[in-house]
Amino acid sequence: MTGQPLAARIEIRRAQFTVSAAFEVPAGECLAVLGPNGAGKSTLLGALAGLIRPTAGEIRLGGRILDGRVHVPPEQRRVTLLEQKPRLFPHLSVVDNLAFGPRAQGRSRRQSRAVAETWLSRIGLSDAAGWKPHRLSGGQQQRVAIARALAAEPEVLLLDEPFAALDAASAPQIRRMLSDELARTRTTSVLVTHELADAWQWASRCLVIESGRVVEEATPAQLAAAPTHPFSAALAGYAVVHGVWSEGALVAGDDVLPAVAAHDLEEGESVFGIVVPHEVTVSRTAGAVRSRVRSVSVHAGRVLVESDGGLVAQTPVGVIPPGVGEPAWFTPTGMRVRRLRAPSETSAPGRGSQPRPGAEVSAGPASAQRDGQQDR
Ligand SMILES: Nc1ncnc2c1ncn2[C@@H]1O[C@H](COP(=O)(O)OP(=O)(O)OP(=O)(O)O)[C@@H](O)[C@H]1O
Repeated sequence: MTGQPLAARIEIRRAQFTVSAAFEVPAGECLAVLGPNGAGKSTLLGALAGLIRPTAGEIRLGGRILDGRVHVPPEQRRVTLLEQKPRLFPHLSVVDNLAFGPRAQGRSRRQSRAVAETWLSRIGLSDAAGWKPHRLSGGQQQRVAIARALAAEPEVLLLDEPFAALDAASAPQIRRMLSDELARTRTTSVLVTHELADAWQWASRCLVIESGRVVEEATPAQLAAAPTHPFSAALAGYAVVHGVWSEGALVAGDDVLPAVAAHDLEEGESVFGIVVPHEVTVSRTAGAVRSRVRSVSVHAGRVLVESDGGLVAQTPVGVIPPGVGEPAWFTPTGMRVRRLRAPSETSAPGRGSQPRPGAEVSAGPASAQRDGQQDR
């Protein structure tokens, strides 16, 4: 089964909360949706699945309109939602769970059973065909849930943190299985995740959402190399410092941090700075920011020292770092600073114009606007 291109420009209004987003996912590719808790990620997936009706705008799948002038109900969309919990039908056997999708699509009982058995063998659970789901482990249940989702041959698979409830032992195997199957079936997918590493492994593009708005759209590599939003920067492992731009430095409270502006900034503007540990030095005697050591840790042979203010320094090999609770000076040497944009002036595609019911989805990917907007 080959997936279809998915395009959406929608607004979903809920009690005291509105999600608006516009994006396109080419056929067979994956879009990662990232954002803090409560940002609206699941709401967006719910709309794509047809469970929540958008208040305005349009969702298109291939040549079909799913929402806009019409509302296609969930069971007729060929869009499947896979959540953290497997949600298998408890009263059906494992093989009948897998046969459910093909059967619902009108395949004969025998054909559906054959599809189900092929999937069972693919996920290594042929011996459990007649079992009820409760006899399976959590990881096995999630494997069946993935197989059940794909056995229905969806044109789009929506993945809402599908690995979050898995234990460390079964997660890598299930990630690999899902990744292999999505590639094999060329299914278009949308993955909600909190991990940039997942986005990097799966997705060709990322949408970062905060408070119901798209604040950044980029490839995983762009997000890691040059994030334009504090949340994206934190996801990518940068220390993020908020402050104002003054006389060529980032001023955060009483601290004046040496920094380089990533684009033109005005005096007194609200900004955020990003820096990685190897661009921060720590000293007992002198530096830019006096703080206290919150934690000391070792990652891949590198000693990382975190300040109370959130700066993380990497100490040179052979140097004994200040201990936890001790005062120390932290100096960022490679801090890059960007303007802090209000949510209303973010790179959300379509900003400035509210989507109308039945409005056309724009032809060009929202990402085309990225380079022009990020350095305003
Ligand atoms: N059924 C509902 N009715 C009204 N508001 C809701 C409903 N469900 C969620 N919300 C609100 O919508 C907002 C977005 O919730 P949503 O679950 O989409 O966020 P999320 O980004 O998926 O969060 P998380 O990462 O915690 O799962 C929240 O403020 C939430 O309180």
